[in-house]
Amino acid sequence: MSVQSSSKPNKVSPKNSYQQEKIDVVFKAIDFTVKKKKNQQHILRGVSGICKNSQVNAILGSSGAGKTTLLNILSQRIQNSSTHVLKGQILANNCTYSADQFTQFASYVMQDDILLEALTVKECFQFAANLKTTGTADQKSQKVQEILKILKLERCQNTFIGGNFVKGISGGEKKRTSIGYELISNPQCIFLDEPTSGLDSFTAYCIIDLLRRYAHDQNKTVVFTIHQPSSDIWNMLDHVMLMVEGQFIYQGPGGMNVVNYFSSIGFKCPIHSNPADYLMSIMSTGSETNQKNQTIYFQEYSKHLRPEIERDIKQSQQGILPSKTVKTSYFYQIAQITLRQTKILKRNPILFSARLIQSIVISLFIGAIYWQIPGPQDNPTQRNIDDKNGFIFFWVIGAFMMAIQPCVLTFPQEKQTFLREENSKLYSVGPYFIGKYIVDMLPSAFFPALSSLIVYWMIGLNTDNPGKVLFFIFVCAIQGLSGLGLGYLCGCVFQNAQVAIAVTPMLLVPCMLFGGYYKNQGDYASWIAWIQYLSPFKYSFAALAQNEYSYEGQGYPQNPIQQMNFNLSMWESVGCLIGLSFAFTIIAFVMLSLLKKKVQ
Ligand SMILES: Nc1ncnc2c1ncn2[C@@H]1O[C@H](COP(=O)(O)OP(=O)(O)OP(=O)(O)O)[C@@H](O)[C@H]1O
Repeated sequence: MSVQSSSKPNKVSPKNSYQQEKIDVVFKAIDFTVKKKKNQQHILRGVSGICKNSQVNAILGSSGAGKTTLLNILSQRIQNSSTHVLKGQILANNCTYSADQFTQFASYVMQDDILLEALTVKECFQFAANLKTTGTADQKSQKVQEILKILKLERCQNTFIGGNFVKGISGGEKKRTSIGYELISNPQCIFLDEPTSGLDSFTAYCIIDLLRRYAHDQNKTVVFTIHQPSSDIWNMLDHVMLMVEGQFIYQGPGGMNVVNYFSSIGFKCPIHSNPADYLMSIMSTGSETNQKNQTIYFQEYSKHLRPEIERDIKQSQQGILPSKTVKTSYFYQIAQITLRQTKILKRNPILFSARLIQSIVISLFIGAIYWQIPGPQDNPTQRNIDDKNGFIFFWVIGAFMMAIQPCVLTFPQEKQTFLREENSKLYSVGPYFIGKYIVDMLPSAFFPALSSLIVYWMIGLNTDNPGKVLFFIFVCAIQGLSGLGLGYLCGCVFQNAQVAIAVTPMLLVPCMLFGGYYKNQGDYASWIAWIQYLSPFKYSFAALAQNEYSYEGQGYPQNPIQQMNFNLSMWESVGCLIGLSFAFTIIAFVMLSLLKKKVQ
């Protein structure tokens, strides 16, 4: 038996009943194994249970017991694959549900706060409200205000979330923002992976209290994993699931019920001890005594608690699954993403102000180094031509780096937000990619163009006609876009910025060597010459050199174009550069589409 997918059509509620539906999430005989190269790890061993509506359901256990795995399975973030063997059945109100259906009645809050650092708390909520809720703009803004108030985030609503590049709100505020981001759509169920980790005890208490009120006052199903709750938090847990090595040792009502149960099987919690601490100590797999006692826990659970849970499962809420009522158009999604990316661009110094300064300073510096290289009218020597070639090749590398660098630095991180939001069905990959590209292409093309404009007359490049200048600027802008395309590709392929930064130069070195400057294009060995066609530098260098050295009147006596053996004309080179830039961008899009399937 494998985990049931929604092969039979589920009953779907009418739209207006979305808010009223109570949902019990039931899981039966969940067994999960990860196959590794040489062995396999049995993570969950046929566990069954129930997460009840209108209650706070907490999963506790020793480290590595399988809590997060269970939460991920319930939220359909783990599926069967060649390495993941998942068996059992997951039901919501006795209906099977797919990952897509999960997002229609539930939300998932990850352990890490994956938020965009350059947005304020309010902007973050507003974005979610715009894409996740219905109603007029005023109603959406009101919803945002309500959530800010409930989460006590009004004071910092206009502060940036913050991160590596921007200073921002505190850890507790970040956690509340992550929760608020999911609460905005008012889901019937909310799953949270360690919502209190890394927080002080009071902030942790406030968060659990908020979730408890959400469950009790609005009949919601709240499910979370938690490590070492304080005694105050412990008393707020309505339904507790204790897990050791992929099996339950307790499942049932929280508070004193758990303490009494363990006393009844011979494990008495010392007076004045926090019950959660005591239970964590007997669940820990580190001690030999605990390992021996595990047999008792499992036997007693099977004898006393499993029948009760099976009865609860039989009596669980039956009914219909709510259907999603909010579906925004592609155009609206693109507009929202474009607006958000514009804010990020303006506020992240790496993306805008640093690049502006860098463009101006580098242009002036390079202009001073290559100041007024003699042209055809000044009896140029071969050395002058070599200098000019050096400048052109350096310049196309610079235009490329100006675009790829910020992208490689920021995209791997931003990608995590994309994966989370796409998984919550806020938008699709296409609108996200288009919206992001629209915003990113402007600086990627603009800064190389601006630098080129500054440097052109300083170097003394070809001013035979205005077309020469425009062509130079145009090619540098396209070169910037090809850098952006490759930056997206590296950002998609590599997990984090550090890896991307380390690997990108390794990709660029062959591109440079086959760019036609360090070695003449006619001199590559035939078995390896094909690499030159993957090099954006080859095309941009060929285009700019031919633009520079072709004169209407008297040209260079040495005929540099012939010397360099270009095998493509000026416009053919531009065509290939545009094609390569498109190819990088489209491959990046395909990679991102494939990547979204790997959110777990
Ligand atoms: N996709 C996977 N591939 C390999 N091993 C995995 C995978 N998912 C989980 N595991 C392993 O399964 C075990 C349970 O992991 P899980 O994250 O569910 O534990 P946990 O109870 O949440 O632990 P903690 O409290 O320390 O976060 C761990 O040993 C983990 O290494």
